[in-house]
Formats: sequence, structure tokens, C-alpha cells
Amino acid sequence: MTERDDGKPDMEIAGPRVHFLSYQSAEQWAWAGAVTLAAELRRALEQRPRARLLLSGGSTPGPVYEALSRAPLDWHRIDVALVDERWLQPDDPDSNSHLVRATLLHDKAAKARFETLTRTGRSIEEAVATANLHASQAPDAVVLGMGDDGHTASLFPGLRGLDQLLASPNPYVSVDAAGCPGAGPWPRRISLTPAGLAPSRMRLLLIRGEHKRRLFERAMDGIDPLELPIRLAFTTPGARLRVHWCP
Ligand SMILES: O=C(O)[C@H](O)[C@@H](O)[C@H](O)[C@H](O)COP(=O)(O)O
Repeated sequence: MTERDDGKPDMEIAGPRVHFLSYQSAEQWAWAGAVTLAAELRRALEQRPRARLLLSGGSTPGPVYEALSRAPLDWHRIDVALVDERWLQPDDPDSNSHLVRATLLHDKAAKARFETLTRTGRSIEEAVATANLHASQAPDAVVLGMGDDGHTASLFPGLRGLDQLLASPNPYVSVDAAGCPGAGPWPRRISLTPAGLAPSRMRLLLIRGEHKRRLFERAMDGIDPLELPIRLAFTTPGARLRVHWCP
């Protein structure tokens, strides 16, 4: 990471559940996201032997992960894991683990330990059980995304059994999102739940574009995560949600 600008937002609104920060350019947005995560990880490493970072996939967060890969941190003491994953092989170019490998796990961050959610020869039930074991260590930071339909992690509006998944005591669940357009061609997934998000010391939502800004504002006008699952990011008890937005 090199010093390019001060990473200051051009506008911010700090409420009790959400701290919304708006950046003018994609470059400032990426830089600010990386600085925020690096600061949280540094703080965690000062207090504990290892730090834990959970990451989302999708098309949005790559530039933040690229910037973070250059952060001077004790990466060999950092565990990187996923918020959610499509039921694909971990090296599939459409998997979230492929995105994390390609954008974060090089440069300084190459020394991090990476836990994929899928592994060749493992059933989805075994994969979820392993994820739930690893989740006994509370995350220091969770990076969330939001789809155009208001989903977060792999919890989609209209998902069959969504109410039970939202109430699950387990940090990870398997998901069958057949019939949910937001899941694209990957209906089988593993997802973090509110129970998995709650213990995180920090939550960061990365979004871009006018549509997502308006959608997030609409989400903040209500509290029902069945209608817009992104609401779980600020209705789940625990850390205040930090949102970084740019056009
Ligand atoms: O596997 C996934 O699909 C992601 O982890 C997902 O939860 C993502 O964060 C949102 O879909 C936003 O995706 P975009 O950034 O592409 O809109």
C-alpha cells in the first residue's frame, strides 16, 4: 500500500447502527477500505496471537483486496476465510476463493493462511461442519457485499427456508437458492449466518453505484431481513456496520 491520498470520505453519516462513508473516486474507496481493514487487523494482532478476516466475493471488492495485499502486516498470523462460497471447486474461476487468491493472497498477504469453504471430495455437509469448527475463533473483521436484489452473503430474498437460516445458531449453513435470480448459475452455496456475523469485532459493507446506494437507503427504512437480507448486517446485534460507497 502506498500513500496516495488521505482516504477521507467526501460525506459521512454516523448513526447508531450504521456509519455510512461516501468516497468520490473508486481509487479513494479502495484505499480507504484497505486502510480500515489493515488498521483492524493490526489492532487484533496487538492483542492476540492470530487475527481472522472473513471476505465476500462478487464483482465489487477486488480493488480493496488488491490494495490490502500490500499492507505491511504480520500476515503469517492472519487467517483469511470466506463469508460465503458457491458450491464449486476452490480453483474454479467463478468461486469466491479464486477471487481472494487472485486479488489478495499475493505480495505481502501471500503469507496469510487461507481457509477455503470447499475442498475436492468433500460433501457440502462436511464442508459446512468444518466451517463451523473454524468459526469458533471470532472474526476480527467481516467484509460484506450486497447484490442488486438486496442479498448479502448467500442469503437471498425469497430463499426457501430463509427464516430458519436467519435464526440458525450455527455460523455457517448450506443454501439451496434454486429460483432466486440473484444466485445466478450457482444455487448451491455455503453462507455465513447472523450467528456467524454477530461476534465479529468489525463489519464492513463495500458497495458501489447509484442503484446500490438507493437500495441500501431503502433497506435502512425497515428492519425485516426476509424482505431485504442486507438488513441483517445492521440488525444483528454486535458491531456497528461501516459502509463504504463510491459511484
Ligand atoms: O458469492 C457471492 O455472490 C458473493 O459473495 C455475494 O454475496 C456478493 O457479495 C454479492 O452478490 C455482491 O456481488 P457484486 O459485488 O457482484 O454485486
